[in-house]
Parts: sequence; C-alpha cells; structure tokens
Amino acid sequence: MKKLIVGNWKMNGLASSLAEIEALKGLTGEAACDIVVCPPFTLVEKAVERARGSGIAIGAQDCHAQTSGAYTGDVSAEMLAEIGARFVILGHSERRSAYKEMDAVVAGKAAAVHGAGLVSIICVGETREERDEGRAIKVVRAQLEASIPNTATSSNTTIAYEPVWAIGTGLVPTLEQIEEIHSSIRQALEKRLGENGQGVRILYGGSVKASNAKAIFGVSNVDGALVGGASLKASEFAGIITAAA
Ligand SMILES: O=C(CO)COP(=O)(O)O
Repeated sequence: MKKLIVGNWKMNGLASSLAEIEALKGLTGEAACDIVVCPPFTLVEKAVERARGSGIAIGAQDCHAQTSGAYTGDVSAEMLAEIGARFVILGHSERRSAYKEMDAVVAGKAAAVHGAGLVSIICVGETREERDEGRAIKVVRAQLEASIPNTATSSNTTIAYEPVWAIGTGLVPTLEQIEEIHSSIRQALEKRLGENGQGVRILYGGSVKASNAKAIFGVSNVDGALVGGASLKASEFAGIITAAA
C-alpha cells in the first residue's frame, strides 16, 4: 500500500506560509507516497491553487455534519469540496477535548465528508491515564467502532492513531506499542468492512519527525503519518516524506 503523509497545520499559518507548499513541491518532486497538507480553513482555497500540478493534495481540519443551515461559524464538507479540498481530518483529540466532540458527532461528520466525495481522516487515541490503566486498546477500539459511519469504504476512509500523550510532547510510544494498536485497528476494520478493511490506511500521529519517521514506517500496519509541528517547515516535512518513500 502506498504510504500517506498528512500535515496538520492546526491553527497556524497566514498567507505567507503558503511558501512552504511551494518549497515542498520542489523538495518532494515525484514522491513515492501520497502527500496531503491541511492548513486552516482560511488558506484551503489558496493552498489548492499553490499545490496545483503537484502531487500534493489539500485537506481541512474539521467540518459540520450538515450540508447547510443555521450553524454559525461552521463550514460544510460540500463547501470544502467546492474549493478543491480532498481530505478532512475529523475527531482530532484537540477537538474531542476542547468541544466535547463525541464519537457519534465524528461519525456524522465523516458521513457528510463521504457524501461530498471527500476522504475522511478519523482520529482515535488514548490518554496517558487510559494507557497507564491498561485500557489503550479498549478505548481506541470503542472510539473507532462508534466514529466510523456506514458510508465508510477503503477509498473514502483513513484512520489516524494519535495517542493524546504523544501529541506535541516529543514523547513517542515504543514501536511495539504502535504495532499493537495498529494491528488491533486493522482487525477492527476487517471486522467492520470485511476484505475492504485491508485497504484502509492507518496513520500514526504524535511527535513524528524526520529523525524517527523511518523506524515508525517500518512497523507493520503503519501506512503513513499524521504530522503536526514537523509539517510546518517544508524541509522537515520533506524529510518525513523521504523516509516513507
Ligand atoms: O496532532 C498531531 C497531528 O494531528 C500531532 O502533532 P505533533 O506532530 O505536533 O505531535
């Protein structure tokens, strides 16, 4: 399976940051993996223009479950599709914790993303406390089962395993811990989608850098990465992309 490397810019970036996409084009050329950059909403349309003609696809970091209506401040999947986004990150732990975004809400958003013809990147992951209590697999499986809508297929769904305690901390699970969770996610996907579950890419996210990417990509059932901080600078992000190739 071709690896997928996704950069999540989070709430970072003004128009001047689009130069990083330009630089990334030059650094990655004909990369042997799929590349996605997810800037804030305000830059999605401009990022699509900048990435045109390259192998870089553009995504967003959230959307609403409805196509339109009285939802002040929200953006629909259809709106994102119209401006050229192709992926949407959903259920990121920063949203799950800040907005009490529950699994059912994530599933509703994912169904909307699929309805708009886009690919959902559904995030799951345990907290430090849940891991210390030996509940990591149980928590991740429960999130997964309730966050994937019935519209999911291997071509419109990607899963990102992001242990909350590894995000932005410089801490990374051991390769054995990553393998354990990713193989459990694979089993859950096969149970849910049958053979198609084998075609869903499972990304690892949490303190991925150019220096640790190669080892992480060597773990079975790791089909790419969801990268935060290290995706903001093209040179560092390109190092991760090279490690995946
Ligand atoms: O949350 C993340 C990506 O969605 C990971 O962030 P960091 O790579 O900065 O740890």
